[in-house]
Amino acid sequence: MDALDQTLRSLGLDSPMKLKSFLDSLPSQQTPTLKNTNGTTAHTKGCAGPFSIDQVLSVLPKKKLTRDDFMVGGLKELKEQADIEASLLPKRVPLVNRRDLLDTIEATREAMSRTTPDHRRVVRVLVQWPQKYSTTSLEDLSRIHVSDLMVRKTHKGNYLLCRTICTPSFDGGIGLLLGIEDPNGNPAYLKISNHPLLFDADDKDSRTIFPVGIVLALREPTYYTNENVKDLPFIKVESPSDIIAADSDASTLDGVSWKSKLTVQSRARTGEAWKAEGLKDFKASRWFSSAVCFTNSIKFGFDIEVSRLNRAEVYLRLGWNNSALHDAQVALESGRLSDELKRKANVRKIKALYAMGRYQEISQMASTLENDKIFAEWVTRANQRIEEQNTGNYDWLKLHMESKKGLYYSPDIADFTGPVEVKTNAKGLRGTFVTRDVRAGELLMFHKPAFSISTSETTKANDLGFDWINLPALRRTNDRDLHRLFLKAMQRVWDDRHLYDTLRTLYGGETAEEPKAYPAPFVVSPPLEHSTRPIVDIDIEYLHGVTMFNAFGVQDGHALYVAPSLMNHSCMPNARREFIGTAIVIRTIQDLKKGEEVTVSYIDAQVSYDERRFRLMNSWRFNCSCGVCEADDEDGYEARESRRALSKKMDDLEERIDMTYDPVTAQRLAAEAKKTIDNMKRTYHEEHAKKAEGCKYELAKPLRLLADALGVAGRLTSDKTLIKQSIEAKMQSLEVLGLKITDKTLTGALPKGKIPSPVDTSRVPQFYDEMEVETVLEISRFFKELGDKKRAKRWFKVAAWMESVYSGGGIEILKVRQAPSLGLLGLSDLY
Ligand SMILES: C[S@@+](CC[C@H](N)C(=O)[O-])C[C@H]1O[C@@H](n2cnc3c(N)ncnc32)[C@H](O)[C@@H]1O
Repeated sequence: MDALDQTLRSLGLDSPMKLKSFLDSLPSQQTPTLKNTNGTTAHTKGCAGPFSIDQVLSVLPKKKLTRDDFMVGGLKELKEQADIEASLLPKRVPLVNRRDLLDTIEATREAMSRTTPDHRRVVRVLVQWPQKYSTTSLEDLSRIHVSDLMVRKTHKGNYLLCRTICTPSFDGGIGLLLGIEDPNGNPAYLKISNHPLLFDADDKDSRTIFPVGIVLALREPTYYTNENVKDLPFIKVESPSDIIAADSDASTLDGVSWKSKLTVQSRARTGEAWKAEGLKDFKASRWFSSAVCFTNSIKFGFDIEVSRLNRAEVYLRLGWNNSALHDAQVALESGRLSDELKRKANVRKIKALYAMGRYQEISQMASTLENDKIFAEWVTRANQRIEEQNTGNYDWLKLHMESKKGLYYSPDIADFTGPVEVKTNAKGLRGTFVTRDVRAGELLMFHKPAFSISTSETTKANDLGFDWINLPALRRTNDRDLHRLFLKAMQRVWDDRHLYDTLRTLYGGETAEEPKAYPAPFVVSPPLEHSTRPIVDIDIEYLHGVTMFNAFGVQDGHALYVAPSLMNHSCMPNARREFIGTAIVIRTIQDLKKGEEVTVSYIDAQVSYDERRFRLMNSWRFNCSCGVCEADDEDGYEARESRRALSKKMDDLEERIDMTYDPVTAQRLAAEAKKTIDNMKRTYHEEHAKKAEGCKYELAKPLRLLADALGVAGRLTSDKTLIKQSIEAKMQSLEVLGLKITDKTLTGALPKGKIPSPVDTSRVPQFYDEMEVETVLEISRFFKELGDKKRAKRWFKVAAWMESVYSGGGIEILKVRQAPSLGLLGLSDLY
């Protein structure tokens, strides 16, 4: 660490904050460079900010990086501080002054309301060490009072009964800040973090959810002192499932009398008024508080069926499908619905089942539904989904075309999982394996996200900037979108025990508990008893970890997928991920034998070894030991450094080659490129190709540039030799990405009749960005220009084969995805 500190300092990354801002600018989720069907590059976070990865790499120590190297940005200090805190004995502190507390909360609200979107509040979400959340039911806990609280203590076996004494404020320090009192009238601060209403709710929602006077039971509360203001102790609730809002008739309130006088501020006092408030919130897209209002109108017994149906609709918006289904079902079973309401209830029931992927149940409902166009449409859709689930057949062309229409496209598909299973590999690492021999291009998975967020989706007033620190996982990030994804996870598990159990099977970081066995047995969740109370006890630390280690960057957003998260990384992967809107497609890019592990690349593996290991350790805390990494490692640091310098030199040539229209300059640049490439080749040791199965990724781009320069010179002078040299360089650029070319001939007669492909079709090049298929198309074009139509056709077929391995489609998809190149290259007579 000292060596790292020193070297970074010499670069100007002299303060932890500067380095932190650099580290934060790196991708913290799986963001490979992806070419979307519309030709744009899917969300890839480069190194924004003042430092380039080159700068940092050039000063990183030559040793392999370890987790400790990433305890920067104050993380180490925070961890030390937390450890000291944890080692100190709990102590009693004076009670807080009620007037001071009310003033402080009011001042916080004031300060918060002054911030504008341009001046984002920085919210520090700090998961403390050690993490707490309660799993004991209220009935098994005994009541304590504020005067019993001791700081630095989690009050195991106890709950604190309290009520709020002022409206909550969003708090720059944590999330939500409330003032509470116990029945004796003793006040305390209550801080609530990680609450799903932080996702898209604002002050108005928070006042509905935590109105003044609402009685709360806080399970096994923890009392802290404030880091900065030592005499300001507060109860901190990390997991909102620890808060139980007590109904006024709850048994917890038996015999409770409140010493202080408090006017309970309720938005409404009658069922009718609650329903009206619910509708108002619904119209304003305030789903959470709208749900609370309808719950209250149901409790008051007002227009119960309609209130239930309204709540079902709100629950659908919140993704609380279990509870939406339950509400619709209960309303239907009441026998009191008019025909129109019955129709509405059935539509909501179908929508809930559909959102949960329970297509079979919709299909089974068909006979019970009256003849109605809408029902018929839903049943048809459900039957299509069942067909997809069973066969893995999709209309790929339609999907690719639709995904071009706009950002954040969510395809209407059923998830498909192909011939794979989850097992532990020989190194003891859990991963995904094929259950039979598969061919390159086979579909392994096509999945919608379990949940996702759109980056451009605007939040309401509570648009938090933040510094997200998870001490147990030793991770720190200021990626607000990742935090929003996490809050979305909170929102989704609120009502879905099966999703929660499933997320607990995913990897949550080294310091989190072991993941549970995958897959989690299916359980039907009970419905929410109250909208403010989740049906599961939420392990916040685990959910943080799952989000941090498994989130994917997708076009215009972030997403979390379940089965696709169980694949390990390799820099020479045998499968590839692609996104169609928010859905993920995983296909093999090589033939695989039954029992082989499926690997994907988490990063753009064409970058240098040192950059790869930096990114993998920074984001996922592991060192890759694939063949390419081993071979690159054995080349030695000096060789890799000179390779990196040479490849930079080639980058500098790129613009000049692109801008060249005269043959003499083009030939000169080609000679320069060739010399640099020869020098680069010398940086690989003899055994490299064997270990890395021919892969020398960093040579791919330089070889393409050389081919471009030769191609320009050849075409401008009609020099066939130069064109052939260009074809050779293009072929080599594919070979260093793993393609095996079996026929490299440039001239001569080809045998008559059906001739085999000039490439080994058990494996496509390792990566698919704009260039691989295009390079093959260019080879085809050059053969055509040389008058060799047979070879041109043959290589065109290679391009079509490659594209179908990558995308699962035939020539029609090639035409969509390679439209720009096909147009430019004039190859239309070949297909
Ligand atoms: C998205 S998970 C992959 C599945 C994971 N192995 C599991 O059991 O859930 C990512 C984590 O898997 C581990 N991992 C993935 N690829 C690895 C590799 N090539 N070598 C070592 N660990 C790897 C790392 O701990 C990483 O943070």
